[in-house]
Amino acid sequence: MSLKITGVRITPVAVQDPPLLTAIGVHQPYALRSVLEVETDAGLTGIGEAYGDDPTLERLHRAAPALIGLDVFDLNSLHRRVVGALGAAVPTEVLTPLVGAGSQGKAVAATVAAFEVPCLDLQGKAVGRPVVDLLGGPARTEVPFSAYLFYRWAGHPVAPGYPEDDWGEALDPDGIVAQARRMVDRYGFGSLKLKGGVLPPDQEVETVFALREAFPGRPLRIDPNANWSVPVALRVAERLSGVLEYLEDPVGGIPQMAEVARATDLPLATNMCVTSMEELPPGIEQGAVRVVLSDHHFWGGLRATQRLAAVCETFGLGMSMHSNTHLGVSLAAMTHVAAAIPSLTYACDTHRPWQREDVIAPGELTFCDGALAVPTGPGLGVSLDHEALARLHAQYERCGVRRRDDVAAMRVVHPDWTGKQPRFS
Ligand SMILES: O=C([O-])C(=O)C[C@H](O)[C@@H](O)C(=O)[O-]
Ligand SMILES: [Mg+2]
Repeated sequence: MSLKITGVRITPVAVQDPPLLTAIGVHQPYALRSVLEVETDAGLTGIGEAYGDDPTLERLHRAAPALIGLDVFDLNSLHRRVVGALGAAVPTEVLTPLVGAGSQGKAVAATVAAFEVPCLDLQGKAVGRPVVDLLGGPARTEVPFSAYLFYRWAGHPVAPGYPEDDWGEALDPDGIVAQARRMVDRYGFGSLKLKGGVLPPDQEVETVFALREAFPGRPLRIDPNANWSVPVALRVAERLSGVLEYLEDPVGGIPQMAEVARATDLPLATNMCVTSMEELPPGIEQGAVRVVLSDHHFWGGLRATQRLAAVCETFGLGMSMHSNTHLGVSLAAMTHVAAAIPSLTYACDTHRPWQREDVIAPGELTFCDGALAVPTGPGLGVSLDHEALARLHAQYERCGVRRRDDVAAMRVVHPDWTGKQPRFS
């Protein structure tokens, strides 16, 4: 059966995003994604999802024409064609510094990933099997996710008239415990991750203690996104030793992470200092991390994520999964690859509970006891809601946001804000 690419549609969308506070600022009122539809001569269409900021769109549009005529089973050629189309002058800008530094390798990996997922969706649709089967079959039939807790404001000061959600403000331990309670009651999450680097570190430690008291026995994590100096990280690590399952990116850079790692028994995890194949050897040699947070969007796709898993297993590293704001197509892809990796034993991150809008059909991918059942339909096993896609594309056209910029969003409230890291030293 012929299954050659005849067309690629890339549709940027904007989804409402709450005012979640981060190490460098605050989320803008809209988060950007792009939805990929890859058409074939067999009449089948494969779907995928990527970031929707301008540099990502430029890379996707550069690569797309080179994919016409590609057999969707020929993923090695996909890689070659993307490398050729992007050329040496590829824009290397990353979505946000919160996912580490950009490089040419990462720009290529992210672009390959964006097109690999629709190709796998197409392969699955063609043979009538779910993507997880194309990746070697399920090591588990359900994938656990963690509650992703954020300090946050109730509403966006930047956008008058913007529809507030009903989560309210969370700026202290009680607020975060209440947020966690709601996440646990509604979705059944087992593990709890606090996005830190926002308040003075000792206040964040108090929040972790409050979570431990309110949810005894549940795995806890905190992620200050490299907003602490080494001395601050060491002090916090001492206070939280035995309390966390892992400490995520307390400081920035492989040497600094290694310095902290040498002085604590807490496992350090990262989605900032080891985010590409080039960064694995120095990260491993220097002992910077014990857990790598994979993310197929920037590690090069679902098969590259499996290669990462093999390296992690070889060197005795654990594996977890990172997420940025995403929609259901990405969530489906994450779920398939997480299910296919036996060593991915930590609950995966997801921002999904914060999203009120989506491009997949309502009711698809529902958390039950903190986990998602691996879709069993052909391909990714989720379908696009084309009306929602058109509505969210119109929102993209209207909203004017074209890049993620937490620093600029924070400046609306604090005009002198720089977002410079580390903020706590
Ligand atoms: O684990 C992480 O570092 C992230 O998920 C980074 C993200 O950018 C997250 O902090 C966010 O979206 O605000
Ligand atoms: Mg992180």
